[in-house]
Amino acid sequence: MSDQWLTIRRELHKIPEIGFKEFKTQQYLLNYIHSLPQEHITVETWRTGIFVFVEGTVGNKTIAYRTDIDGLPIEENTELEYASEHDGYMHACGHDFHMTIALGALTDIVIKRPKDHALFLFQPAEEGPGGAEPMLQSEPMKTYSPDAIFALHIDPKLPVGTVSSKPGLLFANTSELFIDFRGKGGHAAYPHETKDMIMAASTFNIQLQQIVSRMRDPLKPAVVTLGKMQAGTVQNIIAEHARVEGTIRTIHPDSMQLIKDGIERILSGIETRFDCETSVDYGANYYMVHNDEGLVGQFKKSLEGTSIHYVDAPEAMTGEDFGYFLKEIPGFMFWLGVDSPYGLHHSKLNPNEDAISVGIEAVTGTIRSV
Ligand SMILES: CC(=O)N[C@@H](CCC[C@H](N)C(=O)O)C(=O)O
Repeated sequence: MSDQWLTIRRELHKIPEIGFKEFKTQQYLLNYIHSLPQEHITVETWRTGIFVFVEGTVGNKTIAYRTDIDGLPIEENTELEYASEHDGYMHACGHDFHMTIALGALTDIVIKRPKDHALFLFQPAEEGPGGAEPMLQSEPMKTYSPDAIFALHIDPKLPVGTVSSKPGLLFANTSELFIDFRGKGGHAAYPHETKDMIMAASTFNIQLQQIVSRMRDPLKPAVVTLGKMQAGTVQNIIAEHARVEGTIRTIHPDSMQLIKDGIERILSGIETRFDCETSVDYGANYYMVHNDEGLVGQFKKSLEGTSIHYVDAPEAMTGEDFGYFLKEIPGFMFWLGVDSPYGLHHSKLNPNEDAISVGIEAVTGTIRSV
């Protein structure tokens, strides 16, 4: 693989930034995009994102390719020489790969223009609070109005050289979950005079998992995960505040509301039992990723005669705000094998860089053939 893409991937890897704060990342991408021949391209920024339109030689339709550009708030633990330079942040979901592949494909498309127009979307805030929905409503998107759209996501479990997708449902509906518990704290030796918010939040956490095991129809998949819990100030003070943060994943349309109703019923019981106040915020909600059957078929066909191996993907409870694009525009998402022993959102995620050229080939091939 060209050293150029390795360098770009590693430079991007060093500067992860969270949603709508991707200032250095946007500048890095713009510097590269401006170094390309400009005669047939139009570049527009949108918040911390970018649109790049490449005029096709005929231009009967417009094919869009989207990459996400944000990192995650997690301390990197890879010990790589090009590890994150931003303490507490890491490209732990592969968006550094996604961006490099987008730049590689853009370069190929600018140099050897296809007959149809191509639109590259560099989208902020995929991990939250969600850049796809507002980007979809933006003026440039309305102007370019693509006929089809696609995107990829790295998959640490798949070998390099393999891509994977499926028609129909690929990823779940999601909702974030933020809950605060507030009561009367006090001295550790006088629990009877206080309302212990660590006990309130812990009781909630145990009861929460009973929604999926006891209220949800077992034939309708759902996941509720708490990823963060914070409470208290010191070991001998009973905490007056606790906070939990998590995410809900569902497939069937009615399941999300059922789970949210269950959460609110549990919280009402917790308020009575612990004489406290609770407040719940559902943050960002993402629409499921539902792939167009015909376009997945064309994608598979575009890989025939290449060395890229296609396998059918199972549905996953992952979320992706790319689902909002697919709600309005026919398209699909696919997994790109990167063969890492550590998975997505892990502090040791270390995808195999040989997958970058596979990604570029799959993306350019799709733009030229869809
Ligand atoms: C591909 C991937 O890992 N996406 C994220 C999307 C997160 C959405 C939102 N912040 C939430 O947690 O609900 C994922 O965690 O699946």
